[in-house]
Amino acid sequence: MAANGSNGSAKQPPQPSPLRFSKFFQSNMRILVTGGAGFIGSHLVDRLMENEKNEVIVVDNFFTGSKDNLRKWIGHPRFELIRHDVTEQLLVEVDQIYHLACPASPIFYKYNPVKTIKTNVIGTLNMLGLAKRVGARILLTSTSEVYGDPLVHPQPETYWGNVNPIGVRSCYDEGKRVAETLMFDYHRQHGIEIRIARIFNTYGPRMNIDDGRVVSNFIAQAIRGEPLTVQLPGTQTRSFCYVSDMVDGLIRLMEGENTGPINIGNPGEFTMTELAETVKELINPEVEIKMVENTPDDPRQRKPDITKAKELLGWEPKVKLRDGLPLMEDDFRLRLGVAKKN
Ligand SMILES: NC(=O)c1ccc[n+]([C@@H]2O[C@H](COP(=O)([O-])OP(=O)(O)OC[C@H]3O[C@@H](n4cnc5c(N)ncnc54)[C@H](O)[C@@H]3O)[C@@H](O)[C@H]2O)c1
Ligand SMILES: O=C(O)[C@H]1O[C@H](OP(=O)(O)OP(=O)(O)OC[C@H]2O[C@@H](n3ccc(=O)[nH]c3=O)[C@H](O)[C@@H]2O)[C@H](O)[C@@H](O)[C@@H]1O
Repeated sequence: MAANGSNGSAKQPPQPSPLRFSKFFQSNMRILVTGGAGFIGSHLVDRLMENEKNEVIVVDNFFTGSKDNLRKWIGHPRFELIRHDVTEQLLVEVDQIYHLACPASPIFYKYNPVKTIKTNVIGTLNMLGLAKRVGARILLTSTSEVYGDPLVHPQPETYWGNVNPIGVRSCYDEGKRVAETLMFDYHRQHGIEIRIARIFNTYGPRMNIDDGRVVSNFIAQAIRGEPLTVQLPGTQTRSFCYVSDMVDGLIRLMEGENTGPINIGNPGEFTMTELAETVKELINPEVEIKMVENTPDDPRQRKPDITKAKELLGWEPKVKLRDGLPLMEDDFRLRLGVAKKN
């Protein structure tokens, strides 16, 4: 039974399929990744597929993800891709579920807020129902946005947050908070083995080029020679984690004995003006930095307290922002067809 302080489960987990313990299935972990065609999901799939004992099933509705992110695995005998919306019931036989399906960029999650809520609430309910039926362990990718516009800095997992329940970001923030609640209720009521990661801003190759998130925006703008759009006031902070570190943290959480929630993020904190200056210096010193209007309820500061991840998972990020940005630049240049000037 996973360790979890005061929130311990009342029940033993449901029995997994007897086949999991048979000779054949011991050498084959069947892993479902929802949202596996997206940015973090596709990197997670790459890492899971490296282990020859894993069979990976991705379900995705391709709202923000793409088959292209998974092209090297399509047709592989240990890989399966299903077009499916997690708001609908799913019947598959699996041992682990990484539940990532949900648009992550504010532009996309605000595009159809009711659908975003349904994805977080009904989608998580469906995946928990699946976990219960087949006795699978399930990991939810929650978010630092559960802390809202935090009044405690940096944010530890014990902080309950400062979230606007009726704002334009609420479909995502409150949706993820309900998803966390559902995870713990299924854990206490039905003994489901749960894991919750609170992910802080993550960046890296394969982010959508016109995604709207700040790192992808600035890199695409710098490569195209367009002004870097810093949203006012520019003093708001974020802490950016490179995607390979994130995937490492998620797998450690899944494989470990703790339910979480556990913050996974890089504590290096930057203002948006500092980020723009860094991108300008590294990618295109000629580009202009332009201040533009912001959107409502933008959190003013964000930095993870990762004490728990260090102690319980033996995890901390390795890639510094200045090392991660050039890796992302290479991928964006390739996709935009703009070579680096010598
Ligand atoms: N990237 C970050 O900085 C960050 C930070 C905090 C939390 N997260 C969480 O991590 C997860 C992955 O984020 P990402 O950055 O890879 O985003 P992404 O948008 O690239 O990936 C999300 C994937 O989910 C799919 N999807 C969306 N709604 C779906 C539905 N109803 N049914 C099936 N598939 C659906 C999308 O098509 C996409 O492939 C999300 O749950 C997000 O909330 C990400
Ligand atoms: O890490 C998290 O928990 C959350 O972080 C992001 O949400 P946000 O931090 O608002 O992400 P961005 O849209 O990248 O914005 C970051 C900051 O950059 C600013 N920004 C954004 C875009 C831009 O062109 N310029 C700019 O200055 C925004 O005002 C904001 O202050 C993600 O997109 C969420 O999915 C995720 O859950």
